[in-house]
Amino acid sequence: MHELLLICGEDDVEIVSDALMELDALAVSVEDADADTDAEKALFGEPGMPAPRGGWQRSVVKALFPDENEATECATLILSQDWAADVHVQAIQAVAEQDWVRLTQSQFSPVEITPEFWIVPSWHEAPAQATRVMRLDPGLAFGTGTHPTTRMCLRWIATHSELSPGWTRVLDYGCGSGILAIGAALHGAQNIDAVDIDPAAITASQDNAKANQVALKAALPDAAQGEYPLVMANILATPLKLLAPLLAAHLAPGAHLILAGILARQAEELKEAYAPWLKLEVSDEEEGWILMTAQRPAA
Ligand SMILES: C[S@@+](CC[C@H](N)C(=O)[O-])C[C@H]1O[C@@H](n2cnc3c(N)ncnc32)[C@H](O)[C@@H]1O
Repeated sequence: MHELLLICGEDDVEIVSDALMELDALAVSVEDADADTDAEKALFGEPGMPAPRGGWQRSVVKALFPDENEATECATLILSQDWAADVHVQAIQAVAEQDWVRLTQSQFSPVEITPEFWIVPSWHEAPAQATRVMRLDPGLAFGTGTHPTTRMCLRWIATHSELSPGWTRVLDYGCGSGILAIGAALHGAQNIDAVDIDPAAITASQDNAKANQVALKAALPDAAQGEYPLVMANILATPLKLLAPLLAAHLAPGAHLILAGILARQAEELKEAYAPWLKLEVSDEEEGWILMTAQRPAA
């Protein structure tokens, strides 16, 4: 693979990027051309706030091509455009496979769950205000913290951490990447069973737990045994309805049940499905998804 590096001003970034994609670049990314120099200026503002400006004063637009010829032809074509007077070629260079990975990684940013609790890819610095950090990289199994259903479950854990001394056993049913199990562990839960029907999820959960230096047992669903003070399942409404007797049977007296993967319009169906055991309530909502929770009465 070869990479074409073009330098351009803030006003040209968009047109250059679009042109590179039109000319069949495999990927296009934009970086600060003045990074690590005295001229470097921060682009990002406070977390959650819009960037103060749309682009850097001088950007380097990087485009990936299968070989050197294609990169060179593309550079010639771009420089011949009437709008490209201020665009310059910085380099055309071979890229190692590793750089391609880094390019993909740059698409994933830290995810805020609460102002103190963040999900941060391993290649990112944790935000300064984060006092609890889960290290998680996008992998084959679902659950990187970017989906509203996952975020709502994690937010519930983080905002109920005063209950964590009671989380002496936890069941994460449909664990995916293990994100909810690890989130519970980081908030003090112990003896965590993370189960999933997908073997890739079991491996991912084990790897992610190790990376976060927390203990959990990841296995197929049969490994869920007995009663738990906290049961979490972020699957989808239909399997959650079918699983109602099973999940209810795993609740210890006084236990909390946390369900996600449910659309706002499905709330009533879920309430009905769990009514023989529990009174489910909607306790959070994000982008049309709801979090439903219930507590089994103490014995
Ligand atoms: C939406 S993902 C959630 C992953 C993670 N818990 C999260 O919150 O991001 C649902 C996971 O449930 C698993 N799953 C689906 N049906 C299941 C079932 N009947 N029993 C156990 N796991 C199931 C899927 O393989 C998938 O990993």
